[in-house]
Amino acid sequence: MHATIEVHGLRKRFGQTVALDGMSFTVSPGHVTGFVGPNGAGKSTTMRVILGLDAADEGTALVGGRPYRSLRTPLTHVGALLDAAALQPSRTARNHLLWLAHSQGLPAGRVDEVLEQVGLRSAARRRAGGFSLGMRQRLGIAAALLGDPPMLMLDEPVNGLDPEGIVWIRGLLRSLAAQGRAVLVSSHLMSEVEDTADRLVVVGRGRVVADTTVAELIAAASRDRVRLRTTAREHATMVLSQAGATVAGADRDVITVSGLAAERVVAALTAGAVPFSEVAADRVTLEQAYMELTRNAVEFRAADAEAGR
Ligand SMILES: Nc1ncnc2c1ncn2[C@@H]1O[C@H](COP(=O)(O)OP(=O)(O)OP(=O)(O)O)[C@@H](O)[C@H]1O
Repeated sequence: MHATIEVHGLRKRFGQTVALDGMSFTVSPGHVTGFVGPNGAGKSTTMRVILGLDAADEGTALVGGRPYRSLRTPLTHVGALLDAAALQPSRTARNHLLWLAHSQGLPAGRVDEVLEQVGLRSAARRRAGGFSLGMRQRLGIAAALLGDPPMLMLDEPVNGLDPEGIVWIRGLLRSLAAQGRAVLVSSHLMSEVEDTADRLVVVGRGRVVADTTVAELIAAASRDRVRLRTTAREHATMVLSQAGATVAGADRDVITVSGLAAERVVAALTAGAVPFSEVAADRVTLEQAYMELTRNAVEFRAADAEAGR
């Protein structure tokens, strides 16, 4: 079975709300794919559709080439963490996992292995109802790992983890991908996935707005933006505008030029005899690139909220 998650043309409405509006992407084996977008962008709904928990109005979702619902032992194909609070509070952590293992024909020994792997061995016989959010996340991850699946989907797994837990989960996700698994991890914060994910699927308003790598996203956002220092700001602005660039003032004698490659900026200023120094490509941060990409989605929601919709 090939370990690829494929989503194609998913559409889903909840009443008047369009949750998915043509969502399409692929999660490949051997990579951590970050699934990022603002609140309400459709990340959880997409994961629920992939797992057969919600039905899409249109489109297809396949895991290893098959619909999730057709799998006889799904935990051995896809491990998922959706809602860490969804467990039986009176059960101990170990019994929760034993019950899951039993339902999939998995040996009890596997339960102890995953409890060890997520750092819950000493809490194995405690009731899950008394667990902190971070411990529940670890238990949810243990459940996802139980069937040793080639595909993993984790919805906001960093939620509730302390700094040590965050470092731990980043290492875990990277090692799972290095073993050849396909790993999809969602967050509404770019900062939570940028150090872990090598691929990014950025979503807004129910569809993909960028399917890229971290490096490509930064490069695309900073393309043709140049910062330079000049003592003749007005003259520089006039010359560069005539050459087709858009000029913005950054500081007293620093300007940001967009829409013109750096060589052409230099050529235009030289031809116009404008004094300048310190020409540099303006590197945006990943967070800025992400904000830029998803701005429309956020504005849309803010406008909706103001209109009382
Ligand atoms: N069961 C439901 N009933 C009604 N609307 C829903 C339901 N589930 C999701 N929605 C709506 O669908 C849209 C997409 O929600 P979804 O939870 O998939 O987004 P998300 O990207 O996971 O956001 P978050 O980061 O807040 O979890 C939102 O407008 C949400 O309110």
